[in-house]
Amino acid sequence: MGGKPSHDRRLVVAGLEGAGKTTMLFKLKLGTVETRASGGTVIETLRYKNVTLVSGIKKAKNTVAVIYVVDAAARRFEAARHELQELLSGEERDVAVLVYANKQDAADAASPEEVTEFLDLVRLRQRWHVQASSALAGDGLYEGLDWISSVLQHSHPRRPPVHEDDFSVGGLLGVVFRAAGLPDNTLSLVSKLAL
Ligand SMILES: Nc1nc2c(ncn2[C@@H]2O[C@H](COP(=O)(O)OP(=O)(O)OP(=O)(O)O)[C@@H](O)[C@H]2O)c(=O)[nH]1
Ligand SMILES: [Mg+2]
Repeated sequence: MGGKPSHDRRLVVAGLEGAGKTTMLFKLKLGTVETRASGGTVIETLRYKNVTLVSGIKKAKNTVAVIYVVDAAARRFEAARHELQELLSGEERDVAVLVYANKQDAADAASPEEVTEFLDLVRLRQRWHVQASSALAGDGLYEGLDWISSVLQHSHPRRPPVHEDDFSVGGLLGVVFRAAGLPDNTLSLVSKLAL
């Protein structure tokens, strides 16, 4: 449906097959998830106003943040480490890297600390954060976005300051979107949709 506007801000959602990307996008309930095939891969986009979460692409170009979903129970950490390094290779020094240590509801899931170690995150040049999550249950997803929102706030100092009201689930998403360049009246709309 039409081309993307040039001010569109993307958050790339990546992770190995089965990590939980699709489950996460649908759980966020911000809008409609569009699915399309592109060169053998499935691209899913969750668009809200001019912010788009894109899953299924292999490069982090033109993104404000990378959301990297890890299946903490599958223990394919070596492959995940390589994929994340590849994704971040190039000049993407400014992107914020949020790692979801997903499937924490599974009995044998690695802890966020273990995921940090196995993915060798301390070697990244980018800012990173690990969030425990269960995309299936919806746990930890908004907490992760909270971290991204605070990073985007600091990298956009000319944006308006955060109000105390923003620290609700819907409000935090509003902060993400506002920091990503959305108009102010988006906040109430996002709050309604997210709750
Ligand atoms: N127990 C548990 N299962 C999960 C969780 N998140 C996703 N799953 C399951 O893991 C499987 C794969 O999830 P998807 O969301 O399809 O994974 P994906 O990253 O989109 O996978 P691809 O599209 O193949 O790359 C599904 O059976 C999900 O129900 C979670 O937090 N806990
Ligand atoms: Mg998927």
